[in-house]
Amino acid sequence: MAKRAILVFRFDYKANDSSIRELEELASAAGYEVVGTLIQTRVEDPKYNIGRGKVHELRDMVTREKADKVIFFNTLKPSQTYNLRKELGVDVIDRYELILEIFAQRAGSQEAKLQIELARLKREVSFAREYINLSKRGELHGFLGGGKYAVDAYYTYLSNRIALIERVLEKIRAQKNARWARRSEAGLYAVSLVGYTGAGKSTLFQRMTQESVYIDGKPFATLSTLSRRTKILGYPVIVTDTIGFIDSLPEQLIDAFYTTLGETLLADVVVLVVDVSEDIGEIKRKFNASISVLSDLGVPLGKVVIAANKIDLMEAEDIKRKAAVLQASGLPVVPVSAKQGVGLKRLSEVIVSKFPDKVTETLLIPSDGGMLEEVLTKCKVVDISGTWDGKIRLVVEGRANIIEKLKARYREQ
Ligand SMILES: Nc1nc2c(ncn2[C@@H]2O[C@H](COP(=O)(O)OP(=O)(O)OP(=O)(O)O)[C@@H](O)[C@H]2O)c(=O)[nH]1
Ligand SMILES: [Mg+2]
Repeated sequence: MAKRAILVFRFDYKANDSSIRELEELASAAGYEVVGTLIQTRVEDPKYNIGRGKVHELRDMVTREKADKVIFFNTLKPSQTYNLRKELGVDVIDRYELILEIFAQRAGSQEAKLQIELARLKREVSFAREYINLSKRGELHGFLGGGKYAVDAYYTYLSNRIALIERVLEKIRAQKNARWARRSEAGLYAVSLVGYTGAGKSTLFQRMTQESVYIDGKPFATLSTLSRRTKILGYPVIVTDTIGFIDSLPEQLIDAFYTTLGETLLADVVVLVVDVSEDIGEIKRKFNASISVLSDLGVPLGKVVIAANKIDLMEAEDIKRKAAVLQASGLPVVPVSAKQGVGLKRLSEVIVSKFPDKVTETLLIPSDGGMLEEVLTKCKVVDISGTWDGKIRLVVEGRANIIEKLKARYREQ
């Protein structure tokens, strides 16, 4: 049976509907049934985050609705969590921990599991720092037994464990990077699919690679990057599916997860998938959040193509209007339906038009010895014909450095 949760929002000025909707989606993605929502507009109360009067209201709601858990939209200090748990008699978590719960439920790869542990530990460290400060000021009020020495020992343990995990992750990433380098050595162009969670990246990835991947309607279906070889309009490419973006992701999570997006930097073309079936306000909010992640990662906007996805759910007029909104960013926009395979040819053309260092060359190769196969895996063959002396003449297109190497071996004499 689903656990029953109450959501709590404290806004400094005024309530924000999309924050409310997003926390609801996250809670249901983590498997909670939302049985109540409490909203307050006020400045932060140091002891409970929300005001004391609201805490009483919340306690009554917990009893009435038989809730198992209270989930705060706001980031809670450890002392606030402690005070709230004591006051409410049920578990209290915040948005950060909720996201970690989802990640933990979905982590398949060793890399994702380690990233989650790293994010947990980093948060624990910031808590341990607060404990240390409180204990120095003599304000611990018993919410961590054992006192200052225990906290110090714990802090040391955390630091060592973090260092260990970072080393292991470093190794895993070095292997991934080496694999990546080998592939680009082989002449493959790299295309990364990025975008807000739920935009349809994995669905598009599946379309482009014929590879079945985990897809569902809930946030963070994909947690670690996945790369596959395929061809786009004849060009050999490596396509990468990535973790979804989300608004105001806590810093420690960015550290732990967005490093997996590092490969995006190496990509030749970045396809930003946007769900345009939503209303314009949401489209803009998620688009801006995505652009800001890309610029944090250092991805040049010149590499970016927008795939305006889910047009199968929309009227023609609506598609035009929303495409125009995205076009205002100056980036190329291609309307698509990843689900139904609409618009993919146009998308492919725009992607290919952005491939750097593209050259065309004529090669003359012997018709035996498997050379044709090698050439086919490294570049696009535009034209093929035989010669009077039994060789094969190929007109090829591909990355300059690769073509140069092939040319040195198979130049038309
Ligand atoms: N109608 C419609 N639904 C789509 C389309 N593309 C994806 N979806 C649906 O949108 C939901 C999310 O799709 P995913 O491909 O998992 O999205 P994602 O961007 O990989 O999501 P994360 O991995 O969570 O970041 C699923 O329910 C898909 O079936 C589309 O073109 N049309
Ligand atoms: Mg996905």
